[in-house]
Amino acid sequence: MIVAEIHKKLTAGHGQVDLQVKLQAEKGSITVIHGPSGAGKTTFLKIIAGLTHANQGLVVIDDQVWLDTANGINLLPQQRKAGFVFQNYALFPNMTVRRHLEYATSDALWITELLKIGGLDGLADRKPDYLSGGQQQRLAILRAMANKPALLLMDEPFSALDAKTKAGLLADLKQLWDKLQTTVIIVSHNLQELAGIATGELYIES
Ligand SMILES: Nc1ncnc2c1ncn2[C@@H]1O[C@H](COP(=O)(O)OP(=O)(O)OP(=O)(O)O)[C@@H](O)[C@H]1O
Repeated sequence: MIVAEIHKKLTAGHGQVDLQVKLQAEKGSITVIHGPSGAGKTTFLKIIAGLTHANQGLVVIDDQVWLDTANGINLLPQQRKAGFVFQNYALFPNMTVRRHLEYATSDALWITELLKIGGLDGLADRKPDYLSGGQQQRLAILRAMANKPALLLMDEPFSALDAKTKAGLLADLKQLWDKLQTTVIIVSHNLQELAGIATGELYIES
């Protein structure tokens, strides 16, 4: 179960705007967040992960309080351990595909399974510069899953993938999320790509 209620003052081009978002979702659910560009979708994910400050906020995951501004609670990102797929992937240029995963988990069998799910098993010794955009994006997704996070936050995670690759990957990820009971929040401009997979949606207005 996740409860996230946040308020943040955003600096938009013409001054300040208030971002106010409330989300409540069951454990193992898959929520799609959509809304216009600049509305604050990325900011909302970053506040949940502890990467951005909120003016007011309550974030509770599986009964663990990550943020409660009213009571002065604000866990560090490394204490929250949310999986995060960034829009720009945020890969390490000097690490191979395999090292990216080893950085997050020491379970060799699990790494092998992840590489297979992402179709990167033949590319494990490559560094990001030698991967296509879609391969880099898949690595970012695998890395975010590597420590089996209770909460997975994904920011436009499928934007670089063709329809067929995306469908195959999503089917495998869905199985994994069900098995691990991962709670997933996905920012996506394309609601259709998640039809049949998403269990809920949230619209963030600008
Ligand atoms: N730390 C911050 N403090 C205040 N305002 C911010 C901060 N980070 C971003 N903003 C502003 O908040 C607004 C929302 O940005 P954000 O990246 O969250 O939007 P988004 O909905 O994810 O957009 P897109 O769909 O284009 O990626 C922008 O106007 C941005 O300038």
